[in-house]
Amino acid sequence: MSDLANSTATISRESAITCRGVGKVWLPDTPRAYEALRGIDLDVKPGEFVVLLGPSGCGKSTLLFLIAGLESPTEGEIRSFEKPVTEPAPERALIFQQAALFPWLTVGQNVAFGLSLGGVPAAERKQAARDALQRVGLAEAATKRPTELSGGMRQRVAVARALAMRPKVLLMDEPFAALDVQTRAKMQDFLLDVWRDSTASVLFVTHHIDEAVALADRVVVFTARPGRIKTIVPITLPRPRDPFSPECAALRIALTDLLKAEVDAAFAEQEGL
Ligand SMILES: Nc1ncnc2c1ncn2[C@@H]1O[C@H](COP(=O)(O)OP(=O)(O)OP(=O)(O)O)[C@@H](O)[C@H]1O
Repeated sequence: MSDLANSTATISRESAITCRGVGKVWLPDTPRAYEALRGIDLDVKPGEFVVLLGPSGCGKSTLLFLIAGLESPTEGEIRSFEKPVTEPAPERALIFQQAALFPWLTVGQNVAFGLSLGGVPAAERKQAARDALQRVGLAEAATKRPTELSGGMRQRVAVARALAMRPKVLLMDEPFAALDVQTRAKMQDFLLDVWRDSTASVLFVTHHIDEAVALADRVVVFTARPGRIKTIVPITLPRPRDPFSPECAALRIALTDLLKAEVDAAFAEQEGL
């Protein structure tokens, strides 16, 4: 593990998310027990943009689920702003690859849905939904149904739904993976704008090295399963980043080298299953 990764092992009072010795075994104490994650130490600062990069099956989504509070670690501890994470909370919003909107509700109702679960009064919900849709540039779409929108627009609605909850941490699991290359690039710019206007931290899972270089303050590179932190690469280039610049090219090469051995190991294991 790099010095940078090691340096995160001390408790920081500033952390939006703190993981200490986090491990996850799926189906423990059964013949199908499966160790997905081991010994994860990670601090995410308020307002920081952290990308999780690693081979398929190394436990990136598992880590997001644990941080979201949808699953519990089998080892270690996760804290959010010093409080142990024991269940989902509006301050930690999860956004998936597929927008998972309710087709029978309008866009505005979808965005307001989470607030209704929280008991927010109707007028306040409507206003919060309007504000959130404005922020993602879809104010005009409030009365449409999700089926009337493109894939990129649906993902913006999913982001608006998360923003309406005023999260302190946005957990994004390959949110743009299903989109075409041009739409993905637009969505990355859009996300950076939204993130700049909020004070939220972002944890963003991707397979795409170019996406990591475009977005991250730090890239957390995982090993093959069981996922451990191999190294953490800080990116200090100002945004927007020119993907054709020598600096971005050098980062892509470095990250490709770091990932290569892990991807080979993951493939070898999957072939042996
Ligand atoms: N609910 C579950 N029950 C049992 N095993 C699971 C469960 N969820 C994930 N796993 C296993 O844990 C391992 C890690 O999965 P995870 O989805 O976290 O990896 P990932 O790095 O996000 O993969 P990918 O990049 O392919 O999406 C996989 O082998 C997967 O089969």
